[in-house]
Amino acid sequence: MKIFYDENMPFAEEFFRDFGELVPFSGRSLTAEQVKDADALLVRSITQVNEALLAQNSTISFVGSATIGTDHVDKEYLSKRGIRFHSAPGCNAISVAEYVVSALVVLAERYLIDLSKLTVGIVGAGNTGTRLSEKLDALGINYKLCDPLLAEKQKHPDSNDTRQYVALEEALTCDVISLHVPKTMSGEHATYQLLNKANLSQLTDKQILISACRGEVIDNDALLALKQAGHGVKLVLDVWQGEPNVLQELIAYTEIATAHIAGYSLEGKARGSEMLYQALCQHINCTEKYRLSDFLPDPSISLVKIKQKFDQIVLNQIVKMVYDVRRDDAIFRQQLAVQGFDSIRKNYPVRREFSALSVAISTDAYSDVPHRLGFSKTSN
Ligand SMILES: NC(=O)c1ccc[n+]([C@@H]2O[C@H](COP(=O)([O-])OP(=O)(O)OC[C@H]3O[C@@H](n4cnc5c(N)ncnc54)[C@H](O)[C@@H]3O)[C@@H](O)[C@H]2O)c1
Ligand SMILES: O=C(O)[C@H](O)[C@H](O)COP(=O)(O)O
Repeated sequence: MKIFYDENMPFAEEFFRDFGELVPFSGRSLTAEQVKDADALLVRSITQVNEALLAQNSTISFVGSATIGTDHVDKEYLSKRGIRFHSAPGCNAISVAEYVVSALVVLAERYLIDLSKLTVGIVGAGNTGTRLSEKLDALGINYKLCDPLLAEKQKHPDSNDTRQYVALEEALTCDVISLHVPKTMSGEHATYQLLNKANLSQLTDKQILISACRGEVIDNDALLALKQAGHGVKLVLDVWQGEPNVLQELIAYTEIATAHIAGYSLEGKARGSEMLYQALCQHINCTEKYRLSDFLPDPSISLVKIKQKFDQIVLNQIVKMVYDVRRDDAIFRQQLAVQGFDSIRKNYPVRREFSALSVAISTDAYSDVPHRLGFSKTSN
């Protein structure tokens, strides 16, 4: 079997080595000519998978995307051709939730914010929004969920979803607004420019707007115009309209700006590879031999011991020990013009999830917050 895989899929060679011929490719420049004899194609979000790419290919039976978002894939076309498609739902949801926690910790320190006094509006309460809500629960931070599609499903008698949902207008009044919706262009709840001139202009400089979903969910031109006119909402932007071509003037108006790397923990990216491996094994009816844990390296720091009462200062320390989003912000600001958006992403330094760090807590200072937040327990 001939498998084409994106060169930015961690452990692809390890997972797929028993399947036959492996051909790595660069995601943005893949051509129809290159993949005309592929049996399986494994992509990430920067490869448009559609008729133009696959019309010349008569052998392909499987397409996988090692990502959560699938807006780059023409699923209708694949289905018409009888080509099986798998994505990796939830693979990097923890990573994105930890990006948001790191951003909150950084901004809390910068503006002397008591995190426990905040309310976060989570827009999109799927895998990522839910992981974030669990971390906020651990931290005792209030939140409101906005997800009209889940709210609708909840009305079904078989639904066991007991969460409460609010309208977008209410979510947009929260101290922090964190966007976790897919990019959708049509339908009653289309997310294309969900945040537009009208609702962006209602936000104030007391609020924080975090976007780590898809750039097109916010009208970037409208946002820039508002910022230039002195509107103050504090911005944390991981995703940009029209990537890889970023509206560079907007960067100066952000608190934190990064190159679409919220989901780029090693675990998050590699879980995408693992999920496609599992799907391909099922597709060709073979037994799985490998697991992600076979390949993950040890983290650079694996254990810390907390000896004082757990508070926001200690939270700040342990979160930043694993992931300090200011590093990615600095790389973005300094390197965008030098190496470009895709290259920053391709050369992303290893980042681990909170679970890679075991946190021991002395008995007299015991708190369950670090472990509920995702840090591992230790028997020490
Ligand atoms: N920045 C990154 O690195 C990164 C990483 C992972 C995912 N993403 C993006 O984040 C998106 C969300 O990820 P997920 O894992 O939560 O996906 P998901 O499919 O599990 O959840 C998305 C949720 O959004 C809801 N939704 C859809 N339209 C909505 C609307 N108009 N208003 C409110 N809610 C709406 C859906 O009902 C669903 O529950 C992905 O589609 C992807 O585009 C970005
Ligand atoms: O949808 C996703 O899973 C994320 O946006 C993911 O981080 C995209 O990464 P890429 O495929 O562009 O490397």
